[in-house]
Amino acid sequence: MPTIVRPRRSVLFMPGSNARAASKARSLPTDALVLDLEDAVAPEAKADAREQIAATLKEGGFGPREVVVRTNAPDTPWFEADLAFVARASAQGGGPDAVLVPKISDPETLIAIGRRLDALGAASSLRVWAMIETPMAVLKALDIALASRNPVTRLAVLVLGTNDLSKETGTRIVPGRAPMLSWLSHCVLAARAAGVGILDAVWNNFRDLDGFARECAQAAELGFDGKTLIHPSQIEACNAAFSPPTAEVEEARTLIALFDRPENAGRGVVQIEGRMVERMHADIARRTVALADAIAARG
Ligand SMILES: CC(C)(COP(=O)(O)OP(=O)(O)OC[C@H]1O[C@@H](n2cnc3c(N)ncnc32)[C@H](O)[C@@H]1OP(=O)(O)O)[C@@H](O)C(=O)NCCC(=O)NCCSC(=O)C[C@H](O)C(=O)O
Ligand SMILES: [Mg+2]
Repeated sequence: MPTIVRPRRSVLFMPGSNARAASKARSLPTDALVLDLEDAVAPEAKADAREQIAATLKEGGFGPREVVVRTNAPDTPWFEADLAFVARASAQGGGPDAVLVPKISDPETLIAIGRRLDALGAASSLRVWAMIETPMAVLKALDIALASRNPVTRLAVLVLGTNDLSKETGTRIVPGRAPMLSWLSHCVLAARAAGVGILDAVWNNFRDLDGFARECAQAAELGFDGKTLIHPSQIEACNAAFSPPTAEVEEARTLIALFDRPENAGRGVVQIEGRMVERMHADIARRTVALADAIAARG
C-alpha cells in the first residue's frame, strides 16, 4: 500500500448548478469537493450547470482542497460535452484536479476516456476518478483498479456509489450495511492491490449525525481513505473518523525513531514495553505519520 500524502477524508458533493454551495465550500474544512453534473442536476439544467462550474473554477479560491467535476455517465447524451468541458477547463489552467466518471463497469471504458481526454488536449495533471456503482463494476473491481497501471487512464481514485448499487440490485441500504459489506471490502482490496485511492459512498439522511458517525467509523475500519458527503454538517465527524488519533501518531513516531536507531539498523524485530514490533509496523507507522503531517499542513 502506498504512503498516503493527500488526505481525502471528506469529499463533499454539491450540485454544479448551485453557486451558493460552491461559494460556501471555499471556507468549509472538506478535503475535496465534487461539483456535480450528474444526479444533482436536472436534465434541462445540464448546460447551465457547466457554465456555472466554469465560473466557479475560474473564480478559484479553494486552497488545498482537491476540486473534482463529476460528469454524466458515459452512455448518456451529455457525456461528450461534459468531458470536453472538463478537458478545456484543465487545458486553460485553474481547472479541476480530477474528473469523476459515474457508472464505470469495465477497464476498457477507462482507456477510451483517457484517450479522449488526450485527444481533447486535457492537462496532463488531470486525474480520473471512477464511480463503482453497478453490479458489473463490483465484480470487475480489480480489473478496473488495475487499469491505473496503464497511464493513459489517469485513474487515481475509486468511489463507491451505494445508491445506484441498491437501485441496480434491489439490495437495501440498512444501518451497518450487512448486505453490502462483502462488496465494500472487495472494492477496498482491489484498490489496495492496484495502489489507487478509495472512497466510501454517501450517507443520505444528513440530519442523522449519529448514524452517520457510525458509518464513518465502519468505513475507516474497512480501510477506506475517506467518505463522500452531501451536506456540510457531515464534514467534522468525517474528518475525525479518518484522521489518525493523536496517541496513535505519537506511538508511530516513537516506533519509527526506534527502528532508526543505529543499534537497530540490522534488526527486523524489536520490542516496545513488552510488545513485539516488526519492520512492517514501522511501515504502517510511516503511513500514519505521513497522513497526520499532511493533515496538519492544511492548518
Ligand atoms: C440535500 C440538500 C439539497 C439539502 O440542502 P439545503 O436544503 O439547502 O440544506 P440546509 O438548509 O441544511 O443547508 C444549510 C447550508 O448549507 C449549504 N449546503 C447544503 N448542502 C451543501 C453542499 N452539499 N455543499 C455546500 N454547501 C451546502 C446550504 O446552501 C445552506 O447554506 P446557507 O444558505 O448559507 O445557510 C443539499 O445538501 C445538497 O444539494 N447536497 C448535495 C446533493 C448532491 O450533490 N447529490 C449528488 C451526489 S450523491 C450521489 O450521487 C450518490 C451516488 O452516485 C450513489 O449512487 O450513491
Ligand atoms: Mg450514483
